[in-house]
Amino acid sequence: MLTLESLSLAQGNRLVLENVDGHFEAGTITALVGPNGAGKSTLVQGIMGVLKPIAGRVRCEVPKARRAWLPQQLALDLSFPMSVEELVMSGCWPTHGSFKRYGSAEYRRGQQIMHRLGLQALEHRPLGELSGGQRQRALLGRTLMQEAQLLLLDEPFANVDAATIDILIEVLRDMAASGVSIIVVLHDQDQLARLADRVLHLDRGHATWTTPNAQASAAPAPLAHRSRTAGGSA
Ligand SMILES: Nc1ncnc2c1ncn2[C@@H]1O[C@H](COP(=O)(O)OP(=O)(O)OP(=O)(O)O)[C@@H](O)[C@H]1O
Repeated sequence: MLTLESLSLAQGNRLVLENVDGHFEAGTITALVGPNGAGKSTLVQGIMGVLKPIAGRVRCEVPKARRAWLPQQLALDLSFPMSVEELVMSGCWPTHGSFKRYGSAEYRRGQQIMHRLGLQALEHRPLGELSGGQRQRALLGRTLMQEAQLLLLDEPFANVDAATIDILIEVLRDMAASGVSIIVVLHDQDQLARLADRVLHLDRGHATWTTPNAQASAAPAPLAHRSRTAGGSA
């Protein structure tokens, strides 16, 4: 579904990742881990094609309309005047176009998705008035509407309450079970153990493939201390 071939990525003139190889199968959840500044967001940008490789390449079989990306919350500007329902329905845009009216089957699917994510009571609420966790649920709702086959999430559980994390993990596991390939940047060992099938560990420019169990025995504490300041990297 997605292959990285000797991929090297830079930010400005700083080499961030060198010679990364990997294969991401349909139906698997891969956690991207590593200390602050290791290049997790940089790799996500490289996979999504917003950052061009300085060497190697990203080969992706998933059409652009079926790739979805949830950037870090800090990188999101949700002041755009849009309701929860409008955001969820906008998941149709890549295949349907943004100007055509939605059909009744699409509206029904949107309603089912909002119900699944516990968003029904919030459907007319503007995005700017949502809490962090409500916003993450709405954004995940849009990717469900899009029927994404490849989903990248950058720290989706930051500032999200435990009940919402449970819902998000359940929905992500169901998406993987239906064949979606998911890549998720994580810092928390417990979330990693609950969610990931495989782990790509980034450190000092290099990438190592490992398993959630190996991570747990190597690092029982949180994987990295959160020390981000506003205006983060994604
Ligand atoms: N737009 C940018 N311009 C210049 N350097 C950047 C830019 N974005 C990131 N960097 C640098 O690239 C390196 C990798 O950053 P990146 O954000 O990918 O790390 P990360 O692993 O996602 O970190 P964190 O855990 O803090 O989110 C860091 O040294 C960072 O300072």
